[in-house]
Amino acid sequence: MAMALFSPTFSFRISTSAPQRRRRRCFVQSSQATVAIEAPSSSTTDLLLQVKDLSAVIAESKQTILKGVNLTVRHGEVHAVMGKNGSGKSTFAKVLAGHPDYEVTGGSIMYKGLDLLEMEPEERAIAGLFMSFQSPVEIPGVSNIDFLNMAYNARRRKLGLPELGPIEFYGYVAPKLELVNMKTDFLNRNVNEGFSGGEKKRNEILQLAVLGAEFAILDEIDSGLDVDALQDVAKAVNGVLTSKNSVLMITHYLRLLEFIKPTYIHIMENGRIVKTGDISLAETLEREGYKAIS
Ligand SMILES: Nc1ncnc2c1ncn2[C@@H]1O[C@H](COP(=O)(O)OP(=O)(O)OP(=O)(O)O)[C@@H](O)[C@H]1O
Repeated sequence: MAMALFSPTFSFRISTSAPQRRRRRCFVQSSQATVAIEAPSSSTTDLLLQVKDLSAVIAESKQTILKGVNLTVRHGEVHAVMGKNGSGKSTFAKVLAGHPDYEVTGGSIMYKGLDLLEMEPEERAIAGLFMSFQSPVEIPGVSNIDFLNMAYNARRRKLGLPELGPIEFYGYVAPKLELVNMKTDFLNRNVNEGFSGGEKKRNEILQLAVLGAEFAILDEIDSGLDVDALQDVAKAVNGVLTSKNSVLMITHYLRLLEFIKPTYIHIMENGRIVKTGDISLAETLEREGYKAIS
C-alpha cells in the first residue's frame, strides 16, 4: 500500500510494500539508446552503485518518467545531478530509495553487489542507503531523539551490533548536533514539526550523520537555505564524507557545488542522463543556461 510518509528511514516505523521491484520483470526492457557518458572505469571492487538502462513509470498512471538512466558511483565519489524542472531527477532519487509511487519497468540497479530492486525500502536503508527529501516529512508525537535512536538501533540490530540505550545514544548524537549547528532542544521536539525549512534540512543531515550512511541521496538540500545555513549543511555533509561513502545530490545551483565539491556532474533531460562532466558543466549552466549544453 502506498503511504503518505515515505522515507527509507521512516520505514523502520511504518512498513511498506515495494511494488516497483516486483513488477519490473513483467515489462520488456527498454531498448532505447541512452546518451549517458559513463564515468571512467576503474576497479570494479570500488563500485558502490551501478544503474543500467533504468526505466520507470508512475505506478498509478503508468506514465513513463525514467527512460534509460545509466550511472556508476564508486566509493568516495560525489555526484551531482542537475537538469531542468520536470526532467526526472527526484523520480530517479525516489526510485533508488524504493518509493512505492513508481514501478521500475526495465534495467538494473546493483548496490554493493546486491540487486537493489529486490530489496524493500527499509532493507535499502539498513544496507546504508539514505535519502534526504526535498520536503522532509513531519512526524507528530515522535521526538527527534527517539526517532533517531530507534532508526540507529534498527540498523545496528541488523548489523549484529549492540543497541544503544537513551543515555549512551545521547552521548553519540550530541557531537553530531554541533556538526550541523543545531541546538540540543531540537532533539526533544517532534520530528520536523514546526521546524523552519532550513531547520528541516539540517535535521535531514543530522539523520545522515547519525545513521552513517554509505550512500546518501540528497534532493535539493540547498533549497530555501540562507547563506549561513547552506554553509552549515555543506560543512556537515563534507564532515560525513569519507573515502568509503558516496553522495548523489540533486541541485539547481552552482553555489552548493562550490561547498561540496562534486567528482562528476550529470545533466538529466527527459528521463535520461544526457551529459556527464566536471564542475565546468555547472559553471556553463550558471552562465548560459540549459541551451548551452542541451
Ligand atoms: N507521483 C507522481 N504523480 C504524477 N506525476 C509525477 C509523479 N512523480 C513525478 N511526476 C512527474 O514526472 C516528471 C518528473 O518529475 P520529477 O519530480 O522527477 O522532476 P525533477 O527533475 O525532480 O523536477 P524539479 O527540478 O522541478 O524538482 C514531472 O513532470 C512530474 O510532474
